[in-house]
Amino acid sequence: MRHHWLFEKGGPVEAGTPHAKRARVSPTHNLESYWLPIFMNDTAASPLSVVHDVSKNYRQGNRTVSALQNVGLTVDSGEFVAVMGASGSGKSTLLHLMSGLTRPSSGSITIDGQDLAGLSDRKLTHFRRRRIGLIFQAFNLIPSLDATDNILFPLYAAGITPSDDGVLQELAEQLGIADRLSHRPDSLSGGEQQRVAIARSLITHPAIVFADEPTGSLDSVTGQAICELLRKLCDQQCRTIVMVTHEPSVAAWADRVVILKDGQIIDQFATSEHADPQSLAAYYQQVVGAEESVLAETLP
Ligand SMILES: Nc1ncnc2c1ncn2[C@@H]1O[C@H](COP(=O)(O)OP(=O)(O)OP(=O)(O)O)[C@@H](O)[C@H]1O
Repeated sequence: MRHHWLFEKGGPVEAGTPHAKRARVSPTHNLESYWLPIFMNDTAASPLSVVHDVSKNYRQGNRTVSALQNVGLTVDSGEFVAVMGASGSGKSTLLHLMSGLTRPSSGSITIDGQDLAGLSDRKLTHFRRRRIGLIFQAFNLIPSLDATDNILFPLYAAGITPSDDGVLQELAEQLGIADRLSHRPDSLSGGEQQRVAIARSLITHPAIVFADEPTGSLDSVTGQAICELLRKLCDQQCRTIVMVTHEPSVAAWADRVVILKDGQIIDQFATSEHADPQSLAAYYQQVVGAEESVLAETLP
């Protein structure tokens, strides 16, 4: 289904724009040799994550907040999904549930064939560390560690001894940070810090990567570069990414947009249905009927 979306409009596209995502770039030799085994495992468009009838309630003092109600969502292997919605609509809650950081009040979540409810807290932590990559708005790097140790940190946390420096080096080259590996976060730009965080999210070869507002702390040019990078990870390495964002210009890089409102999915559509991010923004505005001025932010 995803490939159908990518190719249905065809035609030449401008490099470095969301619409360049439909121009599939051939993997470089190095990239191919490093990622091929993973790529081959993940090529089939099969469900990688299934959210079934999930609800989440929080206690706030003596009242209960219903953050999500009966949400269903399937993410295919190799798909890039953007989750949008107004503040408080439940985006982060959905991401936290899908990534096993919190548990649903009801319903089930499966990642890579594993029903998360069937795991004890200890086993869920173990599964999360090995099979799930996380990218945050604030990068969440450890200030006292250089980029190399920040990237390798999930391996240490999962009890895995890094065996091959070449893997780190190649990942760093693909992410454009090969010459920054000895630097600590405070001597890296915001975009470089996020690239280090992306490398960290990939170092365990996770089944799926969740990104919570990955461009939220970056200027728009750097943010678009990070989006382009995430797009390439899907196109060239068949990574599966679920990203929360407020910004239509960021969501436009995904294959599919899911819109949440008041804890429910009210719409989802292929980004290929929209000719450009402005059209996507206008549609989003129409669907959510939001007071927030998304159009004002996006339109020239
Ligand atoms: N830990 C918590 N305890 C109590 N209520 C919570 C908690 N986390 C979220 N909520 C509530 O659940 C609802 C959904 O919150 P959530 O953070 O998922 O929304 P969001 O769409 O990600 O918002 P934003 O874009 O502002 O981050 C909100 O009403 C929020 O106040």
